[in-house]
Amino acid sequence: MCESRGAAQMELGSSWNAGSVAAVLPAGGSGERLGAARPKQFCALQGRPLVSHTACALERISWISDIIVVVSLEHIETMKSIIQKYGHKRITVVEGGVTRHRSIFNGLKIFAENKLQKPEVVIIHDAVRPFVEEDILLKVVKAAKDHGAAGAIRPLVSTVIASSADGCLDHSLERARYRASEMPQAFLFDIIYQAYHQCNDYDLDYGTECLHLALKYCKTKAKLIEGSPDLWKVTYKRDLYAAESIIKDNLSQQVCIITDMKEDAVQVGFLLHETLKSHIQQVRRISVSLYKDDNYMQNIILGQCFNFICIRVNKSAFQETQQLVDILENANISTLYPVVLILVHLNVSENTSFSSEMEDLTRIKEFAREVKKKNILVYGLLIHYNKDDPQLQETVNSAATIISALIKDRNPELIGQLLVA
Ligand SMILES: Nc1ccn([C@@H]2O[C@H](COP(=O)(O)OP(=O)(O)OP(=O)(O)O)[C@@H](O)[C@H]2O)c(=O)n1
Ligand SMILES: O=C(CO)[C@H](O)[C@H](O)COP(=O)(O)O
Repeated sequence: MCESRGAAQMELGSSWNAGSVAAVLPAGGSGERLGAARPKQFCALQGRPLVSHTACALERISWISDIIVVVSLEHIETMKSIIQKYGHKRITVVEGGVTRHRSIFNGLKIFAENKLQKPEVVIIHDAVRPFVEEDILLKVVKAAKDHGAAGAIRPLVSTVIASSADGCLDHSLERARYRASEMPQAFLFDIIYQAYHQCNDYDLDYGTECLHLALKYCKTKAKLIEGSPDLWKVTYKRDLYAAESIIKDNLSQQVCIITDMKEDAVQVGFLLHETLKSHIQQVRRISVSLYKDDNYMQNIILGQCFNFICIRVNKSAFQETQQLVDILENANISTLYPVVLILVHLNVSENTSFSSEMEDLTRIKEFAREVKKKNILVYGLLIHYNKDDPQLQETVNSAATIISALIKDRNPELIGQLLVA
């Protein structure tokens, strides 16, 4: 389900075989600081558990062979059902421990005990850091190959201070000399496994830094690599809101305008395309007579577009819209994220009665309610169209603003509404 993107095997060198890199995602915590009813890794972002977003980020990288997700005993079944529902591949679920280090150690044991092929390099990445990209993973893996261990770092946001027993300042660290240790980290498997194998209960119960274990027990000095700001860890409730808006922002970067072949629809499609370009990064436009079996449609869906605007003159074009919904459903794209579908009706007649618009509103509401079950959010937009109207561009501007707001908000409460540009 999570598409495999361009592999970076070339950069890793020709000796790099499948099975050389695996990943362990610790997801066995309780999320106390976030304080939700369930551990934060199972909280939904755009309808899908956080752990699934992180798993996808690793899974779409073809040079990572196995992905171990470590969860507490009581969440093993939940994790298995997430794997099934979202079609995850290459994931093995392992039972966690009472601390993060113990969970990671359990994940590594799967390889040491030959239950899965032992990798040369293992990535460790918190399941609650969903925005990890291929470039940083590649950098830590390559550095781990050369240095034995590597990890992403970020500049400190606040100064670190130590307090004395009376609660007063003891000393403060010079901020510019220190860094925040983030994830991902990568290790030669034998080094990190040996480190975990040798470390004591105190390390396992109170330690928070895997790189430190490699240094302490294997004398391996990790290479530190500057990471992007997106590597932060979801820790508090506000982080869930932030993560949700980053996901929405990413989803709203691409839109596809589909028109039928009628002149008015094509013309409005062209104007909207030009106007939307200043709101949305990538706007594509296609004109098709019938949706089904259309190559364009398939290409766009494979391009991971999650927003569609259908412009039609004929109000009763529900059958065609249904065809589009079927294509989206068959391509499984709404399994991963909600898809926004905006049905634009061009009102070309001056004499449309209020009652006929009300009739339309009722139909669109029923339709929207039905397809919401497939994770497709349908909205209606009415444009009064007259190609000679001097106000036409203004109307198109207003339509573009509404469309852009609907796409960016992805508000499920507004489905089925018929807005007027
Ligand atoms: N016994 C544990 C504790 C933590 N983790 C995982 O380690 C990552 C980073 O830990 P943290 O953010 O501290 O998560 P929690 O321990 O769940 O959070 P909190 O400390 O607020 O309870 C998370 O993916 C978490 O699920 C784990 O696998 N096993
Ligand atoms: O900080 C870290 C660097 O190794 C770890 O990534 C980890 O996220 C720490 O988790 P915790 O919040 O449990 O200390």
